[in-house]
Amino acid sequence: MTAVHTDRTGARTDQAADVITGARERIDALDDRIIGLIQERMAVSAVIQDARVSSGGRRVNLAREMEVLAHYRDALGRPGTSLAMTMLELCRGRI
Ligand SMILES: C=C(O[C@@H]1C=C(C(=O)O)C=C[C@H]1O)C(=O)O
Repeated sequence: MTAVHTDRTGARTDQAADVITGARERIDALDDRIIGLIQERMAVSAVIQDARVSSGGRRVNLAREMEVLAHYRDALGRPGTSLAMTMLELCRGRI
């Protein structure tokens, strides 16, 4: 690869391109696992919501959602809150 060439990785050397390609494969595998875990979480959350609604309760429980948001914020900082809000929307729909 010449000094000015950039491929899909944006790297300027073959060595950097190899590092990036390998690391991207790991990221793709991690994303597959994360998506699988989110889908599993959605299914478990649905069990809880269905049980509550069937019992005459409400689908959403805001006190519990505050705990979930705090858990993510404590672990990941402020962006963790945004991530948790998106995940809650995936699990119980929009409110
Ligand atoms: C799963 C629940 O029901 C809803 C979904 C939640 C979730 O996906 O984490 C949290 C609170 C509720 O709004 C629960 O009450 O635990």
